[in-house]
Amino acid sequence: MTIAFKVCGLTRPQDVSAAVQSGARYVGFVFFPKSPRNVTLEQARALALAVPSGVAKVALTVDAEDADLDALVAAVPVDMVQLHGHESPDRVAEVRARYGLPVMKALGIASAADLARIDSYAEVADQLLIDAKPPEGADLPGGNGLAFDWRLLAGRKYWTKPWMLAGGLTPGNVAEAVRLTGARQVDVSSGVESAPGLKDAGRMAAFAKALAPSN
Ligand SMILES: O=C(O)c1ccccc1NCC(=O)[C@H](O)[C@H](O)COP(=O)(O)O
Repeated sequence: MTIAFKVCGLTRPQDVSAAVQSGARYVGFVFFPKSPRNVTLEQARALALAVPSGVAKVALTVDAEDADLDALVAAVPVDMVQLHGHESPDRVAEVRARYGLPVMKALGIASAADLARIDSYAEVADQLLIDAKPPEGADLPGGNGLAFDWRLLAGRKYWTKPWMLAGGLTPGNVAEAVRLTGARQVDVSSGVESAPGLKDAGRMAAFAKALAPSN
């Protein structure tokens, strides 16, 4: 079975090119000023224009206002919006309707109790991103390189929408994460970086190799 993957937090043209070369089906751009992976609209536009068709360009935002999303969508040719803050199901539906773009809602998991709210998002989002919950007081709501206990997903009935597994995935652990959770899509950021915001071509290739069916 082929496992699709997304490389999130790309900031440089050479990283976009290496991500595409490694076989990424999605590339993510972070619009969150506090992040070391933050890109301006101008940077993101240039990066997005270099992405070939067939690879989805995902705009990651955190509790963004309409005005910011309006500017983003007008400037950057994106294929999907990832909502990575505290957006409610109603807000997910609103963003989806306003821009006519598919929306992926990120949901942080730390314990079994966190799984309960996912169903209400599955009703309104196009995809779900099941990520580790950020630690208390963390500067970033995602991209912290932390995994959650994948056994929480083992053997469970999944949601009605496609979903991606995220959080602390690396070339060394992604095969085990997929085996335990049954994920068919995964998302990675820190685990393929040489430093925050700088992707590493070798690590992206190793990540793809770890997901290859023959591996
Ligand atoms: O990556 C960031 O800097 C970031 C900032 C604000 C919100 C979310 C952010 N990243 C979220 C992602 O999509 C990551 O790929 C996902 O959380 C997994 O990250 P990692 O554990 O570093 O692989």
